Amino acid sequence: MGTVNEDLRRERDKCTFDITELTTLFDGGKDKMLERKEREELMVSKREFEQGVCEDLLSHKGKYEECMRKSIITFGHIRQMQREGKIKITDYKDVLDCLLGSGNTRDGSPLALHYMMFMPAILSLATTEQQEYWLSKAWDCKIIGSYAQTELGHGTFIRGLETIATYDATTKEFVLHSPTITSYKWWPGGIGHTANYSIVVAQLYTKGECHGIHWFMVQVRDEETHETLPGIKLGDIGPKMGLQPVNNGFLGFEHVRIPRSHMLMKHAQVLEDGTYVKSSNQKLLYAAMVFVRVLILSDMVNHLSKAVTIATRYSAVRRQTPVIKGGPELQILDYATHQHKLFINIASTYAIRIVANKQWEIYYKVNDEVANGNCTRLAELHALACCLKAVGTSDAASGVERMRRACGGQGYLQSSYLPQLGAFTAAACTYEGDNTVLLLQTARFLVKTWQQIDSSSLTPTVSYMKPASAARYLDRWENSVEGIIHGLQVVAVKKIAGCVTVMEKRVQSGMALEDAWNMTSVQLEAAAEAHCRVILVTFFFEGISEWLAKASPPLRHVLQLLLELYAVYWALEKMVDLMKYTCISGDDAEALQSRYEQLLSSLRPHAVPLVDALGIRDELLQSTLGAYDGQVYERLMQEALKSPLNEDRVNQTFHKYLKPFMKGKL
Ligand SMILES: CCC/C=C/C(=O)SCCNC(=O)CCNC(=O)[C@H](O)C(C)(C)COP(=O)([O-])OP(=O)([O-])OC[C@H]1O[C@@H](n2cnc3c(N)ncnc32)[C@H](O)[C@@H]1OP(=O)([O-])[O-]
Ligand SMILES: Cc1cc2nc3c(=O)[nH]c(=O)nc-3n(C[C@H](O)[C@H](O)[C@H](O)COP(=O)(O)OP(=O)(O)OC[C@H]3O[C@@H](n4cnc5c(N)ncnc54)[C@H](O)[C@@H]3O)c2cc1C
Repeated sequence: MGTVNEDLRRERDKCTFDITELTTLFDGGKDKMLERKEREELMVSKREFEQGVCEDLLSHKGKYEECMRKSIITFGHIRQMQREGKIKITDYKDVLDCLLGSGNTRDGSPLALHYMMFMPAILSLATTEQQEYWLSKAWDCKIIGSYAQTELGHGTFIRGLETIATYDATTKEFVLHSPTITSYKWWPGGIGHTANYSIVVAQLYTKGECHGIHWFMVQVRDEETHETLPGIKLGDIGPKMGLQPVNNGFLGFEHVRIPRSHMLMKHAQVLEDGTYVKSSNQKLLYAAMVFVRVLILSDMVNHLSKAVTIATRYSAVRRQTPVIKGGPELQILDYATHQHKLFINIASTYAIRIVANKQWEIYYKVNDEVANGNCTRLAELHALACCLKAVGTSDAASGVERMRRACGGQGYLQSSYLPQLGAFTAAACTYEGDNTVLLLQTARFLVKTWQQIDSSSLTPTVSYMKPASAARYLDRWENSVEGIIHGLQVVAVKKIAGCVTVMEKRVQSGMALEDAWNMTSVQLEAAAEAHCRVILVTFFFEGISEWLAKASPPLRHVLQLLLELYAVYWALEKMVDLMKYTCISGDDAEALQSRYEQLLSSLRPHAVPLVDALGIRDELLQSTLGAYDGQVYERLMQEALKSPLNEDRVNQTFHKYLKPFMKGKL
């Protein structure tokens, strides 16, 4: 739009560190940063990118169609890079980073599930031969896939899914059937009108016996005409809170036959004669879900980065109320309450990026071990992925909502892009496992760990539990990042131990273990969250320490402030627990509060540079409030004028309804 808003310019003039240096760290190195920039440049320079209408103004159907058009540009680009050998299926995480970070639609893509779930599920669940066949087609987008697990009747309790796959040894086929309305698949992304294949989760029956849920490749539409195949019933499930173009749909089967080779048989097999060969470890069947939960944490960085960029830049431009009578109105960024809303979310963005990267490292390490037959850390990885998905999406969703409110009324406008970010993060709290349910999975692991603490060695992410339960840990408190980590560790351990004691008492008093678990589950959920807070602050601390070793002194100072703010914020948030379980005193707590307020002031001059360093281009930010030049008022007016309601000076409803009503004729 041209000139940069004066207030924003001043913020940038005061910057004390090299923004590119921080972007480089955030992106994971110079090469990765340049790669991202090059990719984005190519993407936005496509002429087709700029054409088209504003998605926000379209109908449900219109959004789908426009986003399909735009998605083909993004996905065509990814396919081109793959054909040129620039990205490989072995770097699948990079493919997804590229896709998630640089999407050009406002509200999601009908093709997202193809990359985010269909291909990962093939990678996790298909044999080498099956992968060779299906992946090459999927990778080249010769086929487009969905992932159909959830049913109308069951989302969480997947062992209760009702879709049936019965093996017929005479024809060497599976027969898929949806026996009830509740057995209809409900929610799969892209299944409505986009995908022609889907991975379907169904109860496997062979030789008259049920072997539980298994994964099948099913063709649902003709590859040429895209007509639904016989016996398949599918459609879109209608408008949602957000993610309209994702094309979530329903899917049912009437005795649909698929070849035996279409069962994904990496872990369990059905032989030609119908003999069932069990997986060496039944939990490996759930592998695809672990991958996607790990991926979701990375995705939260994209959404939160956008939200904090929008809100921080807007807060530098927006002025409201003079603090001294007759004086200038203050930039809202100067209000401490406003800094309290913003800065923790800027810190969270950096924290989640670092933690997500660390989680990927653990994921790949454990996966390598599993591939070599060592499943020792599988339970730990599952527990880690569950709690980080739950707490990461929940922090991102509340962070985005806080950023929306930080922008006052303008944040409620679709043109700000904050409502869409809110819908993305809200959905993530539910999909791939509802957050409560996932925290209870982590709690299950923590309880078991606690019960075996004296008899077995602890895996790395819970190794703090032993020292944190020792008496010497309890009688010291230190107001430092390390001190806060120790305190949070004690809280987590005490909470887990407390849950175990309460459950044991309930069982001793005659309650069934399942009922005792259910009755204690509010505490169990909180214990899992407390454990996750330990992981988040610890990983952030370790990751920032690595960054500090590479950073120049001015940047080092800002990174230290960011880490400390994150730790102190969570210590204050969890003060009741710290007071209950550690020896923190009232004076320590007051000193922490005072330090927090100092940290807000110290970070104030760095706020705009810290979000600039996230490196989001205007074309991808797509916000009237967050553009780099800060010309918010011009953009808001420009977008308002595009409203279709402004096409007529007098809307037809005036003559039809309003005038007769005002004249008392209606
Ligand atoms: C882009 C995104 C779009 C969205 C897509 C979707 O939403 S798609 C739809 C996404 N839908 C969902 O995400 C649905 C959410 N629901 C679920 O994932 C499952 O129903 C469940 C995990 C909640 C319970 O399952 P259950 O009743 O079968 O299990 P149980 O509790 O009886 O525990 C049995 C044992 O298995 C262990 N274990 C479990 N999972 C894993 C794992 N992944 N790995 C390793 N281990 C795992 C567990 O720890 C326990 O071990 P223990 O203690 O015996 O040694
Ligand atoms: C935008 C979006 C996209 C999706 N995409 C897909 C997709 O592509 N493919 C697919 O298969 N699915 C998809 N889903 C479905 C998603 O995975 C499920 O919605 C999710 O797993 C939760 O299941 P549910 O909706 O049946 O909720 P329910 O399981 O009915 O949960 C309802 C409430 O009950 C609580 N609850 C349930 N069980 C327990 C328990 N054991 N203990 C304590 N509390 C419990 C939950 O915490 C929750 O608050 C998508 C969902 C959304 C919103």
